[in-house]
Amino acid sequence: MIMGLNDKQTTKNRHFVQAMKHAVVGIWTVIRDERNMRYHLLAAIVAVGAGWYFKISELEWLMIALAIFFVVVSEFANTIAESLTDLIVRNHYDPLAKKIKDVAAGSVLLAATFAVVVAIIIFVPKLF
Ligand SMILES: Nc1ncnc2c1ncn2[C@@H]1O[C@H](COP(=O)(O)OP(=O)(O)OP(=O)(O)O)[C@@H](O)[C@H]1O
Repeated sequence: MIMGLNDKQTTKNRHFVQAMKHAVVGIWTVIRDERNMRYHLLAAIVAVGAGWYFKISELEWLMIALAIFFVVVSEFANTIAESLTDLIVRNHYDPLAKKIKDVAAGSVLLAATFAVVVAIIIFVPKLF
């Protein structure tokens, strides 16, 4: 169990190491709770493997890295938006809650589309 997952701290972090531990817990929480995040990670591993296999250029690595981080950061923002919404409205239907969740999901879809386009541009010409 990663330290900090079950603590009840509500005060400011006392030092850098403590702040880092909470940040790592945050990353682990998204991987554990969000099924889509695990799919994104799997896709990232496949892309990095293909990059090695095809010996892609530095610029191509940069584009792959950008695409991966773009998707991961959008998934984090999506998780924050969903959690904040659920915290506020709980199980009540609210049109604003729907708007927030739909827009957050839309940002992940846009980022994932960008990643797929980057992958097609880089890898398809190498396959044929
Ligand atoms: N409280 C709510 N009020 C109105 N609409 C909601 C509410 N909660 C969810 N929805 C609608 O249901 C959809 C799915 O909600 P959910 O919380 O499961 O998000 P999700 O994007 O499917 O989650 P995940 O990213 O984990 O797959 C939202 O996109 C939204 O349209």
